[in-house]
Amino acid sequence: MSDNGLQVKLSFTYPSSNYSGFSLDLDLIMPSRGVTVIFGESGSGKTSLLRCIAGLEKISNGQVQLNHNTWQDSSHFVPTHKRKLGYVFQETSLFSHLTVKQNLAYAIKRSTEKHDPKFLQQVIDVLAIANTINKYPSQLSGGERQRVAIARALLSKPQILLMDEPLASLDNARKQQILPYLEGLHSEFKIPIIYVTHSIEEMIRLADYGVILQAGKVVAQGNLTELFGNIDTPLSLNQDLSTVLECEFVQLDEKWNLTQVGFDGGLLWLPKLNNIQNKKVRVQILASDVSISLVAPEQTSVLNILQVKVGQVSNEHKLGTSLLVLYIGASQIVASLTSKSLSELGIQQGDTVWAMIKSVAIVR
Ligand SMILES: Nc1ncnc2c1ncn2[C@@H]1O[C@H](COP(=O)(O)OP(=O)(O)OP(=O)(O)O)[C@@H](O)[C@H]1O
Repeated sequence: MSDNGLQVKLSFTYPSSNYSGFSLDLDLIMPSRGVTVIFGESGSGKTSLLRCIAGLEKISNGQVQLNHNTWQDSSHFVPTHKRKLGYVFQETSLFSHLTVKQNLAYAIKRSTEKHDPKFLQQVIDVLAIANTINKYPSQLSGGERQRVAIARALLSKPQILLMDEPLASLDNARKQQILPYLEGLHSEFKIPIIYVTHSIEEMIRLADYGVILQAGKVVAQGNLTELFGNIDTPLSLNQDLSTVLECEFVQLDEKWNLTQVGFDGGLLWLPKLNNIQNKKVRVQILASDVSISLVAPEQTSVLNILQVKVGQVSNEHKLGTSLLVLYIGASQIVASLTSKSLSELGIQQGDTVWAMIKSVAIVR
């Protein structure tokens, strides 16, 4: 039987004695591989959802099922310690009186599977914690502590890893250090990861699939190109809109220090990048970095110019600014322009225009 991912169909309300009245009401299937990011504003129910999946809260209706194993439905409830899951919290919960080695040994002992020294070494290598092994948690940096906490969760051999804002307590420099390790997790360990965050940056870097929660309900879900290419996605509310594209390495231009990558709609030049030959990369294009020309631009300094078809037009998305969805191949790019330019150029849905992309950033 093939894995069918994590299926969560639930209604849940905090007991009225807690005065919250907050409810979750959702029906979701999350992929059995890769990182699913649950994104939403503070109070949207992200942690509550993880707690329901983990069995730390009992749902009142529905079911939680991982790869055909039912963890909860109307007739039974599997307690948290019998669900094969790893849970990494915002603040680490390492045992302070044990060394890193002893903390890891504790997780190995708890696992029902036979100890595999090769797996232990793989986890230590991927998370780069070899030099912390004989230290106590109080002797580690915040980033090291979180990496050890992730290692400990993995060593219990979970079938799913739940991560609740694991970077929230770290400063930006530490976040930047730890993100590459998190990116490595889904390719090294073939288990689904459910990752809660309210950081767009973390979502863009880590997600293979995204779910957006608002007030306890799912308001959008899909891969990042779908989520970011849709200007109605509530992601756009408080931030600069952008497009995320999955690309492949095409060539290096040593003379001009540039790298060319391709996506299913065309080619893009980026500043020269090392170590991406023959690799997949994910790039981000801010909507404000895309301008429009009605004719093929000539004699311009912009390197990335793509012929596109105008899709949805959102007039006055924000005061004075309008948005366009531009179709190219199977992808779409979002552009923001002043409503004045939109009106003066007379751009309409269905027009063929040229998108001039001023800047393309690599995100992973
Ligand atoms: N134990 C509880 N009892 C009653 N209400 C609760 C409890 N825990 C959370 N809530 C309420 O449920 C709502 C959702 O909280 P939750 O922690 O799931 O949100 P979140 O999206 O994870 O937020 P954040 O990003 O701030 O962590 C909030 O309104 C919160 O006050």
